[in-house]
Amino acid sequence: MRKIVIAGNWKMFKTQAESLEFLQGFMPSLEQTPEAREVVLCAPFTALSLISKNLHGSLVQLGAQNVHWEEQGAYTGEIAAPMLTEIGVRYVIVGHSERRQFFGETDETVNKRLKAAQAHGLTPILCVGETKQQRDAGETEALIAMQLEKDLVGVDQHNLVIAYEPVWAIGTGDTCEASEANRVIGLIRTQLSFPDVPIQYGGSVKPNNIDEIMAQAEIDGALVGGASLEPSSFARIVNYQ
Ligand SMILES: O=C[C@H](O)COP(=O)(O)O
Repeated sequence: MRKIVIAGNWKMFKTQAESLEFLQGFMPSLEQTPEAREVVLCAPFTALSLISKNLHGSLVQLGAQNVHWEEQGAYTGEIAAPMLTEIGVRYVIVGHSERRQFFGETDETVNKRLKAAQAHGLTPILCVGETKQQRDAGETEALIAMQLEKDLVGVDQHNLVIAYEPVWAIGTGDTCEASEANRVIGLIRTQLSFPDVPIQYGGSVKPNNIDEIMAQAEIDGALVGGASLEPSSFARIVNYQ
């Protein structure tokens, strides 16, 4: 059976004080969460250590939003895998469209980050997905196939989560139809050598659409941006029906 992974991606939001406030509101709601559901908080680097100390053995796993492929070195502004694992980080988002769009992330650097993460025991959440322009041009399937082909060279698919995030649905409220997300995720699965890789949907996941999204046969979780910032909203999502 495939694992269910619901991850919150806080992006560049929340100070340490705001992170603690979130935990106070959010943690009690986990009493209703089935143990088989993996809940991940991908917080900014500055909040990770503090969150780690305040998880108190809960089932919540800690995630980062980027990782460099070298163990150390002169790479100003980057973060190394041992720095993350030392403070209890288990997951790391790699290749988010915001990294690809604003910070020059390429499939080649994505591939290096994935392999480095795995080499240090981190589980990468690889993001793939098409822009509006690519979708309108009928290029969705080919684009995703190419991303997967390049990103996954030499990557161990037994320690991997994939997030299908149509770029046009991110932060726009313009959610991809659940059935369409299910179709694309099904196609992604056909390209994998290990079919049980959990594949999430991401892009305007909200309390009012999570039930329909998670009812789809191919969808194994969600990567949640805006709606993961507020405790009751993220609680509703992780406790989907
Ligand atoms: O990583 C999360 C995605 O970019 C989705 O963000 P969103 O839920 O705010 O649309």
